[in-house]
Amino acid sequence: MAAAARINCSSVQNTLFFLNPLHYSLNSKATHLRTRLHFRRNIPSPSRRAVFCSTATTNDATRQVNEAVSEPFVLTTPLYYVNAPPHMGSAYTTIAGDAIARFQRLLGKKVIFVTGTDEHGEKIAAAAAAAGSSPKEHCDVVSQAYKKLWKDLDIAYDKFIRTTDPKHEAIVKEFYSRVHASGDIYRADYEGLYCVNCEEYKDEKELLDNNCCPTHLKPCVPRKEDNYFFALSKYQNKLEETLTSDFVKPSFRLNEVQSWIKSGVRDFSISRASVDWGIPVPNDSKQTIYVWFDALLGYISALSEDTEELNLQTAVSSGWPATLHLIGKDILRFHAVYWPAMLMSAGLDLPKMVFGHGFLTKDGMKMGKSLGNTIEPNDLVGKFGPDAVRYFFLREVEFGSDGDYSEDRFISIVNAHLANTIGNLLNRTLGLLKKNCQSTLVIDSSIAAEGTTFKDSVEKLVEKARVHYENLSLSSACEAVLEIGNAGNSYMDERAPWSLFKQGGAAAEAAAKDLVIILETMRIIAIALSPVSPGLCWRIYAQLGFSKDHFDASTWSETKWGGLKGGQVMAQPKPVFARIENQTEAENGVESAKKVVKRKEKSPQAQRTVEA
Ligand SMILES: Nc1ncnc2c1ncn2[C@@H]1O[C@H](COP(=O)(O)OP(=O)(O)OP(=O)(O)O)[C@@H](O)[C@H]1O
Repeated sequence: MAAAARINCSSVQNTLFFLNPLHYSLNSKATHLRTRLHFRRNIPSPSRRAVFCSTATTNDATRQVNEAVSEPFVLTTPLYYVNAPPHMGSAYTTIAGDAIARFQRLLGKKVIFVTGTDEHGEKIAAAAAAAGSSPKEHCDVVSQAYKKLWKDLDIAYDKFIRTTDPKHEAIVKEFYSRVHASGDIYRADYEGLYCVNCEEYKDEKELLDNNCCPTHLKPCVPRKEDNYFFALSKYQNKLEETLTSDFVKPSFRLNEVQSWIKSGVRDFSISRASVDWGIPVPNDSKQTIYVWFDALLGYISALSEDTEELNLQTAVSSGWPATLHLIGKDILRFHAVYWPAMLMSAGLDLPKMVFGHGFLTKDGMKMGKSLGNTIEPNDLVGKFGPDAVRYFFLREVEFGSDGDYSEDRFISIVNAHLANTIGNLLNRTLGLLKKNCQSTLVIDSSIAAEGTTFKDSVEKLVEKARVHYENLSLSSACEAVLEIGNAGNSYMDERAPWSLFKQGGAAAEAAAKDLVIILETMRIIAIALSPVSPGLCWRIYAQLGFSKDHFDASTWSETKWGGLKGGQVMAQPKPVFARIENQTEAENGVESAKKVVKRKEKSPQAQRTVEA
């Protein structure tokens, strides 16, 4: 390998990180991608009513897959490798998937949200041995840790597949036999450099010094094996035809995939002679099926119902093809190249879209289990709660790009957006309503807003949020909802209902209407933000006097203005999101309090801090 093509492992840590290098030949430098960071309801599907009519533009990323309302929206996260417990990176994909799933349920779609754990392979066997347990015991423990984290993060998945489930094994074997029958599996010797952490043979020219894997910064080891191969090269032309801008998102990742394919795809080995912890190859018990060939099939085996006859056909008829595979960009090649070719070989439909999001990074490097540079999600959830964690990562990291975590930034964002813009607006409005109207709405919100342009502005912002959700622009969707909150705060400040109440008579009547308008705005925010922070949104809904059943059955169509009716009794004001104090703020607390009092004397805006 030319020295110029080599990159020093340690210098890369602070400067660049790379996509997993390709197994087959490609121009690695041209395809390496580094996007700099700019910083930045467990509801069963059938309970939602199919009442939403999509008016999405032709650019909407999911429009084509939303057209047939009767088709389920099948969304998958990667099946996470149980070599170690989950970290914030694994949580990130799952939170994003959950927000998309919740949004689709709000639209009235039947959603099948699939997640799970990938449990076979050399790395798992090694991790189990290091922990002094059997592979199965190890997988049981780590898989459980994923389930627990998803519960703590309010992840409402529909299917959780473990690749050690017997039903999965049966489906993998049947699929393997189909591919074999298509003439796409042959036996050959293979010699190359293997990254155990990627569970993948590497092309030497993509490696760093000392044959280091650029993702895991550990040397790859020479391996020689007699393996079964999948004839990927047969699918070169079909892959070129298939991989369009509808299939791979964001669009810049499509370019990456297309350039891999144009550089020529090579057959890859789909069995291991040296790995015991795996599904045996049919008719050759000396080899196990390659962990990636096995794991990708989890997306199909997850769909099979326990009550059904167990085979590939019944699993496929339960929802395949997937509407959307949500993955990190590290595993794009497996999903956008290997997987479609495997499905073509088995005569099955391809998923409709693969979305490769960016990395959460720490000091510029991908956060990962193998590198051990992870943020512990359980700590974050324990400290700040699921709503804040979900909101921060979806709002702060543009979906598709990379993002770094900083606690100061976290606290400042969730305090400003969730505690102040949303929580404080609700709390002070309910406080005024309690003081002046016995916590009861005086009029329907539709009548209260007659003759104002405010309602139209809110409806426009809601529509903006919807389009962003449809396009998987989750950060922009959060931003549009926050704009509704900002509009509500401005309305409150301009109208100053607290002083209108003091004037009495017609002014007080107008103030009572203003409160209805703000509370209607809060109701709309609670639906529009519920895919992102469902717990917080339920607390808002509860404060508005609604039941949990009502909240759980709500649909996107209810973001239309006019849901609150005169006579509805609101709950007692109670903060829905507790402001997080960080150390610096605590130290400056006395000073800040003094400033707030001074501002109150000067500006009408300051009223909002103290009025409620
Ligand atoms: N730093 C990260 N940022 C965003 N997503 C991540 C990150 N790390 C993992 N993921 C998610 O998990 C998937 C990979 O799952 P895996 O179980 O292999 O985790 P990993 O921590 O990357 O493992 P390893 O470090 O051993 O390669 C990614 O495709 C992505 O969906």
